[in-house]
Amino acid sequence: MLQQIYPQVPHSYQYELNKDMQIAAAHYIPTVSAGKCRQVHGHTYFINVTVAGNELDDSGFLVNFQILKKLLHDKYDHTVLNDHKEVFSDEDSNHFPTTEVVARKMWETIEQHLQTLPNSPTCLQIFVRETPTSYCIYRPKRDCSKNE
Ligand SMILES: Nc1nc2c(c(=O)[nH]1)N=C([C@H](O)[C@H](O)COP(=O)(O)OP(=O)(O)OP(=O)(O)O)CN2
Ligand SMILES: [Zn+2]
Repeated sequence: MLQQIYPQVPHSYQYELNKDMQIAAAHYIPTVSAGKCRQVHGHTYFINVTVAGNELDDSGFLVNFQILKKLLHDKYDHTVLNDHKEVFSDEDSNHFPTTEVVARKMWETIEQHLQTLPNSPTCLQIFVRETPTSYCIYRPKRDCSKNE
């Protein structure tokens, strides 16, 4: 499963890395319109993080794969996503732990870290598979003035 090929992001960066990880987590979507998904239930999320850039760091890394895993897997594995109140909210649909929002929040976490790195990599895409039949991709809006 973790050897899946993911949808590609067209870009002109010289380096692109991808990190896969699995996160076992529970969640619920706190609205009647979510139907059965309003009940607490669990998934094994399959996550793929795509990072790109033109410069490597002193270790020859674009970004350390282990840091990417730490930022997402170590934070969310075997937790209830809704319990992360600093990330998700039961009050505002833009912050419910839907596949779409999970992907966006993960992108924000990764990109925030990447912006602290001197070699300036960037996160092009976060792929989140929630079930065998459901996945979402979050990509930031592109700044056409940048050399991407
Ligand atoms: N756009 C979204 N739709 C749904 C989300 C979501 O996050 N974004 N989430 C759910 C549920 O949480 C559920 O976990 C996933 O739903 P679904 O794909 O329907 O899962 P099934 O395993 O039942 O899918 P089948 O293909 O019917 O087996 C619902 N919708
Ligand atoms: Zn679900």
